[in-house]
Amino acid sequence: KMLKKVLTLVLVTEPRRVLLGLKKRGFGEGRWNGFGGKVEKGETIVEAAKRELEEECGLVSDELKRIGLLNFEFVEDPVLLEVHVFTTSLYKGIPTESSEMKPEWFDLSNIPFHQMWPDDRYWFPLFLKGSKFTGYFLFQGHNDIIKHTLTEVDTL
Ligand SMILES: Nc1nc(NC2CC2)cc(N2CCOCC2)n1
Repeated sequence: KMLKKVLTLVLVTEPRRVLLGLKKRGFGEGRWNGFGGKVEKGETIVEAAKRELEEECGLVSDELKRIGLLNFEFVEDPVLLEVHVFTTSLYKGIPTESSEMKPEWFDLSNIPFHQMWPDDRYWFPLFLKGSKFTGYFLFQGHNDIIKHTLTEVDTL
């Protein structure tokens, strides 16, 4: 049976900007992304999202809103990644570089898709217009999407 890894992703917004971090090592190294990672035993998914946000860029938020559920598979690897996507515009702290991430604000009209996971081109526009979404992406390697589905939903 397929191994499933549950992961989180948090996108912090201001009226005309989104905070992204440049991943400095590990999975997704060299790509800009929201903040997130693994869900540890004994914590809920939203607790994990809050923890990763603070660990990776020093921001604290108690108002993370669920906006998306994305499933990823790789043809060469029998693991399913289940990524729970959150957003917030209510947070405390100053974005601070960590061992994992170098944070920067991006204007919504200047998202660095060429330096992000390829799936972001598909679902980021839904996130930016305030939709909730579910999606599935089948990757070959880390750059090529062989198949995908993406649906806007009223409830996650
Ligand atoms: N934006 C984005 N796209 C992803 N695509 C899948 C790898 C092919 C994964 C991912 N994250 C996974 C790791 O935890 C943070 C979010 N974040």
